[in-house]
Amino acid sequence: MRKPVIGIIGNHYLLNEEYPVHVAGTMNSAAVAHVAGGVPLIVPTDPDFVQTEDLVEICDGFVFTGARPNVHPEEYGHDATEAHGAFDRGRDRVALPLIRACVERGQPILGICRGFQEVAVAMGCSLHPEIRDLPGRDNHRMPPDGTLEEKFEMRHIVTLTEGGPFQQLWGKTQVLTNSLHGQGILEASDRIVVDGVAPDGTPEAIYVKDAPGFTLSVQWHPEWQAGIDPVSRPLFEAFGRAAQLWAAGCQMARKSA
Ligand SMILES: N[C@@H](CCC(=O)NCCCC(=O)O)C(=O)O
Repeated sequence: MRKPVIGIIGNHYLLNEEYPVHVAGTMNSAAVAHVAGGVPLIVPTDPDFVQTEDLVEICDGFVFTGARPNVHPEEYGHDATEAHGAFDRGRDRVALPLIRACVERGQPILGICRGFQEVAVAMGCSLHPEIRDLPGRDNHRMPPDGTLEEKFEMRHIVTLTEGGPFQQLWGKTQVLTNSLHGQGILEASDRIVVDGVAPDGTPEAIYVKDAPGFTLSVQWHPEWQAGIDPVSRPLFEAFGRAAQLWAAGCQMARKSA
């Protein structure tokens, strides 16, 4: 049985502020290869290079990764303001239709931070550009300075819905997570189930209601120390099992064709 091929959604970036590249954090590839048991493939985020109908046939599942640029607010009917910061429209145009196709097909997806926000927007949610400005909310952004360990350190509890898929995955109703985001879900659509929240009420764990496949997505960064963290490891393992099942189903379909 071959390993599942996992598309890792990249980001458009200018190397040395002049050389266009498509990049993805190595931690994502490591978590896919060493914890989920998949073959990581970085997907260039430019709709001129890749199309949904090809990607869903080539990959068995997808990780929608974190990124500093934000989903463009016109994707959820809001006007862009200075608070929305930088955008990556190529990634918007690859990721959002790909998420919708995977949800419909039952193909496994795992959203992380920006990827969590993409899953939410693809399913009809809106975002707030700076949630710490909302009444009663905390600052969820990563520390502006310091080491990677300090930026990814555990920052808050996430309380999970009793009996929900996240609570069943970890066997508890509270987990400790890091936090490196400024945006967050403002209005959840009826397609999204908010299954975990931070102490200030910020949505932190979601899945797509009645979706046939794996759609667990988290606002924090489980790729950080995914091999040893007691919350991250089971999440990537569960995603890997779902992708392996998808790959097996594809192989059986080819054999019976
Ligand atoms: N841009 C979004 C998502 C944040 C995110 O994915 N952070 C990971 C990258 C951290 C960094 O390089 O800033 C938001 O701000 O909510």
